[in-house]
Amino acid sequence: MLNNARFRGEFYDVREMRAVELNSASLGFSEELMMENAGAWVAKVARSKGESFLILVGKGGKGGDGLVAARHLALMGAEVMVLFPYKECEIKKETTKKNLERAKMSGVRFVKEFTEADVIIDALLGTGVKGMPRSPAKELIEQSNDFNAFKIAIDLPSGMDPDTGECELCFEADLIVTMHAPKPGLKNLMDKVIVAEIGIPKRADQYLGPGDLLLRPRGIRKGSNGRVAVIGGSKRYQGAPWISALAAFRAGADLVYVYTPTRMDFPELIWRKRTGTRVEEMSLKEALEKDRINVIVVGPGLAEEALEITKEVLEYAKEKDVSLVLDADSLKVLPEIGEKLGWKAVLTPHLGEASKLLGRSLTDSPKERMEAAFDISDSFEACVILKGPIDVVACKDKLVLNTTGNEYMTVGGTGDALSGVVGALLGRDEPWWAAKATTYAVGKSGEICVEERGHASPTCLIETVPKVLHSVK
Ligand SMILES: NC(=O)C1=CN([C@@H]2O[C@H](COP(=O)(O)OP(=O)(O)OC[C@H]3O[C@@H](n4cnc5c(N)ncnc54)[C@H](OP(=O)(O)O)[C@@H]3O)[C@@H](O)[C@H]2O)[C@H](O)CC1
Ligand SMILES: [K+]
Repeated sequence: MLNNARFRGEFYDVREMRAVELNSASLGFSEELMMENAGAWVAKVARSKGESFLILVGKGGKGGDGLVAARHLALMGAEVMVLFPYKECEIKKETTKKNLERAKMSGVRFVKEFTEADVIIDALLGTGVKGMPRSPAKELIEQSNDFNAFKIAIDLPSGMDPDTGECELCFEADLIVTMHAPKPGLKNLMDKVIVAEIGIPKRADQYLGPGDLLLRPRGIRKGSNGRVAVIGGSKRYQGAPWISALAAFRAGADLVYVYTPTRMDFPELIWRKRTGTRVEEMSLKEALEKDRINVIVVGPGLAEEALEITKEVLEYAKEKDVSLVLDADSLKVLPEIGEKLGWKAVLTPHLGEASKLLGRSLTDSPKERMEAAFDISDSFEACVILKGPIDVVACKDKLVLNTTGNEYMTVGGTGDALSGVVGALLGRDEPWWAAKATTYAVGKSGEICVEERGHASPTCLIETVPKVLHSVK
């Protein structure tokens, strides 16, 4: 699995692409640099296809790529015409504006209507497209499709939905030069696709960064951001589920229930006294149903009751549309239950728990840890946060590493806080994004806590995570 896997998977949807762009920007790689590379690539590929070029330019980033390509093609001695059917003041992107000015200084001819050429380059609608092409892009796509020329699309054919490939009216490309990684919509067109490296550093793909905090916006209805139940605690370990629950609440869950034997006073949280698998006067399943729980965090501090409770939770999850976080003691009993989790769960093992999950010993070597994370994800059909000095997040064919955090986060309760945050984020997003954002944010919070207070206690993490989650929109 590890050998042929790409970090973050083979195809990048619009959100993943945006995450990687933001991560690059945070590493000092500007959009202007990427756009220059993108356009230069297109020009190089296009140059051999003809002597005259008509470039259809939109007002977004893809239009910018087209303008760079126009400039380079003109400098290479080709006859270049640009059709920009908008007003200059409609351009929102600074980099696209700059490249319009630069194209004007580079021997490019600006035309007012569709003009004959050997090659048509589509620089109209890219990953910023919303819905069916509207005028004037619509007419230009239609005219191109009726015209006999060699047709090149930048990034993806205009009109296509980048994530689904849906296409009522699309630019009919002979060749597609896609930026950095193919988009899911191109899956069935891969024989026409060239992937252009536009200068995004490997680190932006391989490691989590601020772009991985691009969660779905919060829902406006109460409950749409998660009704979380934390099931944990025992006579011996009373605090763990409360830390997890408080973390879930502060990370944005709408309602958080704690099903645990011992009460602690947190007015934000709702306590349900649990004795074994009984919750107040109900069975566990009845309680979950009654509280209309849609995310379950199970494991923290469960001790000897873990097997029975985890079994019941998994049974419940099979019947109902709930997301799961399995942590601590629930991870220890998972191999014995031997259940696949159907891609709606996040597992949060450290190395020791990972080794138990796989039934083999593991060392700290990065390669082995990446393999282990993939293997756990495969065998349990779940996303995995393998915690450690370098965390590994793996989910089906996707994997990414994380270096945020520090040695102060070895204190008790750190893992409980993390599982609670995952729970909260599962309330509003899919496991891959919940796992990525949590891993980055909890580590980053640890760094901020040590900087500001000299420690990274769970309480400090719980206070700081919301701020980090908020830092990117
Ligand atoms: N991936 C990278 O690292 C880089 C990619 N680049 C290129 O940039 C585009 C994405 O740029 P973006 O500005 O986000 O989006 P578009 O170029 O697709 O432009 C969107 C504009 O089109 C308008 N729009 C949206 N939907 C429609 C529609 N259905 N019909 C007509 N017009 C539409 C929209 O205008 P609004 O006023 O409606 O908001 C936008 O102005 C990416 O695909 C790459 O090609 C860069 O090179 C940087 C690096
Ligand atoms: K870490």
